Amino acid sequence: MTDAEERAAAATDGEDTVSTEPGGDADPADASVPTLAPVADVLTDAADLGALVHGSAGVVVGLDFDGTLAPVVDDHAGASLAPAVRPVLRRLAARPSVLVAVVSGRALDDLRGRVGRTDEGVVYAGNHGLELGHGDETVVHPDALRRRDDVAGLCDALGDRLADVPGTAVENKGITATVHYRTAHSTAVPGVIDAVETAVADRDGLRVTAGDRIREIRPAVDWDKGDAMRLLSAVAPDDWTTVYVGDDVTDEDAFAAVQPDGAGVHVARGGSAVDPGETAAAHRLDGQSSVTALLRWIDEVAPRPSRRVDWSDLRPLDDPFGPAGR
Ligand SMILES: O=P(O)(O)OC[C@H]1O[C@H](O[C@H]2O[C@H](CO)[C@@H](O)[C@H](O)[C@H]2O)[C@H](O)[C@@H](O)[C@@H]1O
Repeated sequence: MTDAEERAAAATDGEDTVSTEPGGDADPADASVPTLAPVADVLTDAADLGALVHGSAGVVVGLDFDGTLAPVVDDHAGASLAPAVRPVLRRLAARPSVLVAVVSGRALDDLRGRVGRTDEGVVYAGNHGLELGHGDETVVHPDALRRRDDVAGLCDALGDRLADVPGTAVENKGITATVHYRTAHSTAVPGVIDAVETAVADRDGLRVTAGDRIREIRPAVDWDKGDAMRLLSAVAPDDWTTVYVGDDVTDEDAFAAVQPDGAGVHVARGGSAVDPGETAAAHRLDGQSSVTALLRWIDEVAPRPSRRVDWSDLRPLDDPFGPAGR
């Protein structure tokens, strides 16, 4: 979808319901929401989320990638941003009252490449927040960097070990790695998981975590998507709120981090590792195909800024991991 088509779609979506500019010159404490129609059928407790966003001076929007911005596919290398998402993401990122954060288990460079053109209003958190990027700047958790060679060695060893197991793949992400088994035969899966756990058990400073048809090898560093979201919420002005949208196990850390002051939105999916009934998120979206509607709605509901925020100066990102990372 082109930018022009996207603008037309957004206008059509909102024309029956939005009669005032959200925020505008109005008192930000006025939490009445102009419209629920675009998300009423796909999002639980939409009125609460709308009131939170509309009643704040601005919003940090944290977005997971796989299963949220991109549909899940069998081949991890083939995942791509849903076409309709790109223009609304760009529009949100250009809003002075919105900071977009793309937060993923993917490596930062991979993530940047898949999201496309970067903007001043977009922060990237790759490798579960161990790599942070804004503009041309990148900062990596120093303790994680120290494990890079160990991760590479494990990728080689597991690549050899699983070479004859159809449907498996080893994704080396630099400071972390993913072992995929989405298309492996179900009888092979326990052996794959055991191979990963056994290989990591022999190495200090690494740990195994679970995800959607994957096991991940991560440095034993106390830092996850929740820490990344806490950091970004702290960067924003005090009168802003934070919304985080995600579908997988690792997104639960981010939901816990942003709530209760902000809000989590769990994206439901059949076969997901997180059941909609089990998520910590306060809101549930009915599926990845509704993410575009959610983002368009946030764009409508988000306040017009009372002041401009200069994202070119995200000073806390100069030293995000602090002394603990030394
Ligand atoms: O935090 P995310 O952005 O959700 O990234 C988590 C992992 O995503 C990728 O794997 C997942 O998506 C693949 C493509 O749809 C799918 O084939 C796989 O089964 C999913 O687990 C990525 O390849 C991993 O490295 C990320 O950690």
